[in-house]
Amino acid sequence: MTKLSVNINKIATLRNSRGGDAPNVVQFAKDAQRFGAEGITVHPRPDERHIRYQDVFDLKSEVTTEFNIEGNPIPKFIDMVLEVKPTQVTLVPDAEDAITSNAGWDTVKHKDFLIDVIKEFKNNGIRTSIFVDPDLHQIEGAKETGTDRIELYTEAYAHQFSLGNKDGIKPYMECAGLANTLGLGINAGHDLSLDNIKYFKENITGLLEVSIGHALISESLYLGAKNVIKMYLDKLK
Ligand SMILES: CC(=O)[C@@H](O)[C@H](O)COP(=O)(O)O
Ligand SMILES: NCC(=O)COP(=O)(O)O
Repeated sequence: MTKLSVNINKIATLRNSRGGDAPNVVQFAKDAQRFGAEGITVHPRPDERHIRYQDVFDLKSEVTTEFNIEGNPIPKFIDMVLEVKPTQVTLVPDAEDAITSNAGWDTVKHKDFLIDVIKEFKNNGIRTSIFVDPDLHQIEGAKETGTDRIELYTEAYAHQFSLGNKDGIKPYMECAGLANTLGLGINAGHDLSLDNIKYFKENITGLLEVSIGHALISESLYLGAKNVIKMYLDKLK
């Protein structure tokens, strides 16, 4: 079974554009769960341009499904995750000025750093996942860090799919095969959408969770969040 975790960053982006509290991020998370979302994902960035650290604290008691906090493990982020104690932390190597995530970890180069950070989270009962490109060396490196899961960075797949090239799935299938052999859990995310999710799910064995934000919120403008979440759940069956 593949769980749908709804990334609510874009709800915060919309709220912040006006300076008030509409739409309310906590209310949207509650409604998304009521509509069937099996997890809520947030990705606070250092500039807090969308989800703010305070939002993450406010969401703590309202997320009754799986709470997934993503981000670059700078000291402030580590402290916040240890205090909130979500179900899962996903480590993403974001540059401070990145518009959105644009690369996975170099798990070989940063092995020692990742081992230390992952150990701390796991000692506190928080499941770990690390964001990686679909590259076999990076999957092998991820195994060495002690992480529970990887999150496959799906931007390249989504781009190729939009061009009509279904072979873009191949590196992901190979990486998933290796991850399954190594005993690493598999998550995926970035630019997944109603168009491309079904083919991804059908071809990736052992896909545990997808986190979807930008497309899901965009699609909801036309179809409504309740309908869209149901459509994703149907495609992930
Ligand atoms: C790791 C990942 O792919 C997502 O968290 C994505 O980067 C969303 O972040 P933004 O909402 O800042 O684009
Ligand atoms: N981890 C990926 C995520 O949370 C959502 O990414 P996107 O759907 O906003 O591209």
